[in-house]
Amino acid sequence: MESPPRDGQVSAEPTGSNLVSRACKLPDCDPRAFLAGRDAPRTYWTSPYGPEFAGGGTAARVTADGSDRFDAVREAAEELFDGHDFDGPDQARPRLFGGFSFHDDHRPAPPWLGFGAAEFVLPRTQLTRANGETWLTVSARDATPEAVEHELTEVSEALTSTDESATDSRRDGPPGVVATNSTTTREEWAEQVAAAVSRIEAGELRKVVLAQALAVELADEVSVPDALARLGESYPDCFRFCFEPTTEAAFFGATPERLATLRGRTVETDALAGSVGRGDTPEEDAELEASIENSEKMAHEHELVVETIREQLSPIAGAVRVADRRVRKLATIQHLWTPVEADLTDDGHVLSIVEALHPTPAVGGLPPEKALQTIRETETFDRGWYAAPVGWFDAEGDGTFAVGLRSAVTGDRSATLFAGNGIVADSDPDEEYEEVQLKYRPILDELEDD
Ligand SMILES: C=C(O[C@@H]1C=C(C(=O)O)C=C[C@H]1O)C(=O)O
Repeated sequence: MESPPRDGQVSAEPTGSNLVSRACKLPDCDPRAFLAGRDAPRTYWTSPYGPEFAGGGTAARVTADGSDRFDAVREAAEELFDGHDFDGPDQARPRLFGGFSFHDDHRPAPPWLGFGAAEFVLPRTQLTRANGETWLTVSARDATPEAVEHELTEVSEALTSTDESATDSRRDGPPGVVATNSTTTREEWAEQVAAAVSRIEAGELRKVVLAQALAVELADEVSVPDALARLGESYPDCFRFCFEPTTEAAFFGATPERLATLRGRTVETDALAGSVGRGDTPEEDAELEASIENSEKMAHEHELVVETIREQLSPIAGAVRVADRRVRKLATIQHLWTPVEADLTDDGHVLSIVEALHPTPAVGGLPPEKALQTIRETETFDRGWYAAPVGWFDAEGDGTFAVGLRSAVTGDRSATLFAGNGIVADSDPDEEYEEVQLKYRPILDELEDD
């Protein structure tokens, strides 16, 4: 049953469901080798707290655009999962993996070829590592249960054969950087920050997050599976992701910021704003930590995020629990961090929470509309999926989304990196510039030769 296309959006392939999924347990299988052995479309997702997924191929695809894109994806997914024939354990259930663009009127153009305003894939083969077990799930909409079971046996045999596991040991190093080209010079940045501060002083704005992009020419192509594996070693506390809808481009990164997890009726989210570097010695590191803990400017910038999240959740949640503010230390940067939890008053869908929260003032600003307008008028590049929701959800509407930061979109021998910082009334352009450069580090370190 095809649902009629609605204004400004396309509800793609899933129209009526004959989705069949089967799962089997595997001996441990390295997701890096699983990905390395496949062509696009490929998907990777892991949270520091829970399952790790790698996906190859497409059993179903859901896309949408326009301001109604969150609802459109949810409705198309409900249709897809309606009558879903799945035989396997809960942890191996198939999910839709993907994300949204930062702005809702996004159109895919280089470097964002293949990345629509909302783009999700239910992988043909999904590898799930959870609770010390590895599962393989095969899904199809064009095959009988017997054919899916047959494919499952074939893929699992190939994955456990010596040939495929032998690729485990072959790892590519960083591709090497030939040249970098920033969208924004230090002088241009100073002008942009000064203009934003004037708007804040005029009372039009309270905070805006301005970003830059860095185009990087590479000596070779990036092996994204290898880069993700290395990021896992340097940033074990981050959400790592890769979405590669076509061979044209892959968006990948290691972000510290959870946008929303929904499990049953419990929502978890993060307020993460306020940044400083790491020290070279424990003493210097402690000094830097104290500098953000005691800074009034950082506290203000951070509290705007906490208060907005509380307001955004209160219409749908009975209780919003805001934990004490703390400092989150990553390998190259430290942030002020306040974890937030809420209980929904009714059954909900993670996409509704994502829609309510995106963009938080950690990546947009306040008031939201004025901040978005300032971002559009100021930035000279396309944010694409940078700073936007990326993650997964399931048939029940449970799932996890993170904010697509510390990230790059890559294709051929090039990569475009993105990084931004919150601007408030007493922002110093030079300090803000340095913080932005720190936020390129996680990805730049994975691209540069040692
Ligand atoms: C915008 C970015 O980071 C966001 C902005 C922060 C800040 O202004 O201090 C801190 C963490 C993130 O919420 C980025 O990494 O590009």
